Amino acid sequence: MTRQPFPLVLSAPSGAGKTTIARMLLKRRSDVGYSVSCTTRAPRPGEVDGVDYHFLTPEQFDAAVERGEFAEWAEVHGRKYGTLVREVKAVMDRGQHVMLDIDVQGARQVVQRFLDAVTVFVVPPSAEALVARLAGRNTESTEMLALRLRNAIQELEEAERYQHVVVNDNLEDAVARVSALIDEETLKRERLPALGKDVDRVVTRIQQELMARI
Ligand SMILES: Nc1nc2c(ncn2[C@@H]2O[C@H](COP(=O)(O)OP(=O)(O)O)[C@@H](O)[C@H]2O)c(=O)[nH]1
Ligand SMILES: Nc1ncnc2c1ncn2[C@@H]1O[C@H](COP(=O)(O)OP(=O)(O)O)[C@@H](O)[C@H]1O
Repeated sequence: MTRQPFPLVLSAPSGAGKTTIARMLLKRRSDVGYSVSCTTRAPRPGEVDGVDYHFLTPEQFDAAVERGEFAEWAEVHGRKYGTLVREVKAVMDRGQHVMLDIDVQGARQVVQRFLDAVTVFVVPPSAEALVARLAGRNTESTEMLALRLRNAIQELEEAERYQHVVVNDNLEDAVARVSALIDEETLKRERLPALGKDVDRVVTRIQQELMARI
C-alpha cells in the first residue's frame, strides 16, 4: 500500500526488453500493479486475453475511443493500443503504483494528463542486441520485424524526453535499476515531506527548550 501512487511509464523500442522487465518487477514488488492495455493486434501464442492485453476488434476499439474510455491511445506498428481509465484507477485505488507499458506517443499523453507520472525509457545495449532479441523472440513475421526495427529509430529519438533511461544489458541489473528508481521517487513524494515535518517539529522543540533556559 502506497500513500501516493503514481503512474510509472515504461517505454522502449520493440525487443529492448521492457515487457520482461515489467513482468519481473510486478512479481517482486507488491506496491506496483499493471494496467492491462487494449489492442487490436492478434494475440501471440501464450498471451491471455485480459492478462497480457484486452484483445479488441478495430470496431470495439473505436467504440471505446468514442465512449472516452481511454486515458491515452495511439497507433503503433499499424495497430491500435490504449490505456483504459478504469485500469489505471483500479490499480491506484488498491494503493499501488501503476505500471504502463506504452509507446512514446502514449507517454506524451500520459505526462500531460498525470503530472506526477514517472517516465522510464529502456534501451538495448546495442543495435545488434536489439535485432537479435526481437528476432529471437520468434513472434513477428519478417515484414513486422522490419517495421518494428524501422520504428525503433524514431522511438529512440524520444528517449531524451524521459526522466530516466535504463540500459537493459544484464537483465537483473536493469530490473534492479528500475526498482531503485521507484524507491527513489517514492522517497521524494512520501518520506521526504514527512522527514521535513519531523525536523521542523524537533527544531521547534529545541528552540523552545533553549528559550526556556534564558
Ligand atoms: N500508446 C500505447 N502503447 C501501448 C499500449 N500497450 C502497449 N503499447 C506499446 O505498443 C508497442 C507494441 O507492443 P506489443 O505489440 O506488445 O509488442 P512489443 O513491444 O514488441 O512487445 C510497444 O511499444 C508497447 O509499449 C497502450 O496501452 N498505449
Ligand atoms: N537483458 C536481456 N538479455 C537478453 N535477452 C533479453 C533481455 N531482456 C529481454 N530479453 C529477451 O528479449 C526478447 C524481447 O523482450 P521483450 O520483453 O519481449 O521486449 P519488448 O517488450 O521491449 O518488446 C525476449 O525474448 C526476452 O526474453
